[in-house]
Amino acid sequence: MRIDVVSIFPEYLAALDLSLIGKARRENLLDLNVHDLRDYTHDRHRTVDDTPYGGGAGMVMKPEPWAAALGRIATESPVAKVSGNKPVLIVPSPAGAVFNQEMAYELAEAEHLAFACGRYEGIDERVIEHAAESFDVRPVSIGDYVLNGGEVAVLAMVEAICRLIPGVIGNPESLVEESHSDGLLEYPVYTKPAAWEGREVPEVLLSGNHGKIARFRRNKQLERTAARRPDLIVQLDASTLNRHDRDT
Ligand SMILES: COc1cccc(COC(=O)c2cn[nH]c2)c1
Repeated sequence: MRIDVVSIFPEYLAALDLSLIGKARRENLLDLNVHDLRDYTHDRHRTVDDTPYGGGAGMVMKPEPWAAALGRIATESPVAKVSGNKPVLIVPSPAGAVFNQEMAYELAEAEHLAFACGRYEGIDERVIEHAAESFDVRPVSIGDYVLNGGEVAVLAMVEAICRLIPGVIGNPESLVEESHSDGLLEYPVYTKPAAWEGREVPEVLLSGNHGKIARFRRNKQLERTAARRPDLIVQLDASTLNRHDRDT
């Protein structure tokens, strides 16, 4: 997979050189390129913003630098033009569709992803309209709150997406039983010592009875999801909710 990120703070993305994502880049599982938007300006002050038409507080990101940066990324895209496919352009924004594990799985299949990191009050809307000629443009939110820019959202989404790419994390087994993989939150986990601060690990987990352990874990998932994310419960299908392994 190729990923391009455009930002006025490219150093914010340095975290993507670390850990498993960094390793995937070094192993050429991931071709990740970070671009400084100011490299696509031509004035002495490398200006990327200006005052908003219609008035209001703050500044808006100018269209010309964005069009130049995104134009270069589209030109270099490995996504075959002939196939009519377009690279996906994700614009982190409080006004976007909410990112979730399902979207992470979908985007992990893409050949080429680009991310546009907005700052200030946002990017001139004509950039988004113009980019649609070369990209499948997706405004995406990582939650109902406002950040100062898209970089933190890009770090979160790149990690969530790229860990699903085969070979990026050592043991793909660990992708199977994690939160949201089956629509439920994950069960509580324990490790040695068996007793700590007067607190014991649940006996069933020491029993070696794998059927009972599976039932215990499933019930904990349902318990946690009902308590913390009742909104997810309504989306579950009947088979998930009505499994008859009720004994803990
Ligand atoms: C595109 O224009 C802007 C303007 C301002 C901030 C941002 C950064 O994104 C967020 O704040 C965000 C993303 N998900 N939840 C919040 C983008």
